[in-house]
Amino acid sequence: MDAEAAVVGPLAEDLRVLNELSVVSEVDADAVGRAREHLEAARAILAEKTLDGPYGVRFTADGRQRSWGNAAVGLRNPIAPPLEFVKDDDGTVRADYFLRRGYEGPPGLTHGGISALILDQVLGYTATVNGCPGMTGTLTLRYRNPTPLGALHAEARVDRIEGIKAFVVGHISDGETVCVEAEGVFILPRWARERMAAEASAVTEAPAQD
Ligand SMILES: CCCCCCCCCCCC(=O)SCCNC(=O)CCNC(=O)[C@H](O)C(C)(C)COP(=O)(O)OP(=O)(O)OC[C@H]1O[C@@H](n2cnc3c(N)ncnc32)[C@H](O)[C@@H]1OP(=O)(O)O
Repeated sequence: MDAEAAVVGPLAEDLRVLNELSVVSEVDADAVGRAREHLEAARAILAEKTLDGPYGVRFTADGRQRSWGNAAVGLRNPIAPPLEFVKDDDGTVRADYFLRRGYEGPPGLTHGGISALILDQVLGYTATVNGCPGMTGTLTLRYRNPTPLGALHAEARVDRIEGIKAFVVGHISDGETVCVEAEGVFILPRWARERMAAEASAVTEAPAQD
C-alpha cells in the first residue's frame, strides 16, 4: 500500500465503523451529544481542503488506476464495503467481502439495492479485465434466496462478447447458497468508440518518423 493509501484508507474504515455504530449504538442522549461534538470537530478539519468535483479516476506515477471514490470498491469511500477483486486464469473474477449491519434492508438481511451495487461492479469489472470495458446497459437480477449480512462472496464471468457488448453473468452467495443471480450487458459507449476511432485515424495519418 502506498503512503497516501495508508493515510486515507484507515479514515474510510473508521467511518465504516461509525456508520454501523450510528445504527446499533444504544448509548443515551448525552453520550450521543458528546459523540457529535467530536464528529463536528473532525468534519471541520476534513473540510479545510477539498476537491471541487467528484474523485473520478486518478493514476499513480507508475500508471496504476485509483478509483478511490467508487461506491463499491473505493478505498476512500466509507459506503464501499469495500470489494477487492481476484481474477482467475480463466477470466473469472471473485470477491470475498463483509457487509456490516448498516447494509440492512429486510430485517437482518442485505438490502437488495446493495446486492445490485455489488453485482454491477463485479460484472462491470469482469467485462473490463476480459478486454471489453463498458458502461452498464442492462443489469438483470434474480433474488433467489435471502442474502444475509456478514461474510459474502461474489463472482462473475464473461458469457460472450459481441463487438462492443460484453454479456456477463455472476452471482452472490453466502458460501453455501446462491442468493442473487445477475446478467449484465456492458457496452462501450458511443463517445468512447468515437474517441478511439479518432485516435486510430490520427495515428494512421501521422507522417512517418525516422
Ligand atoms: C469506457 C468505459 C468505462 C468503463 C468503466 C467500467 C466500470 C464498470 C462498473 C460500473 C458500472 C456502472 O455503474 S455504469 C453506470 C450505470 N450505467 C449508465 O449510466 C449507462 C447509461 N447509458 C449509457 O451511457 C448509454 O445508453 C449506453 C453506453 C449503455 C449505450 O449508449 P450508446 O453507446 O450510444 O448505444 P448505441 O450506439 O445506441 O447502441 C450500441 C449497441 O448497444 C445496444 N444497447 C444500447 N443501449 C442498451 C441497453 N441499455 N441495454 C442493452 N443494449 C443496449 C444497442 O441496441 C446497440 O446494439 P447493436 O445494434 O450494436 O447490436
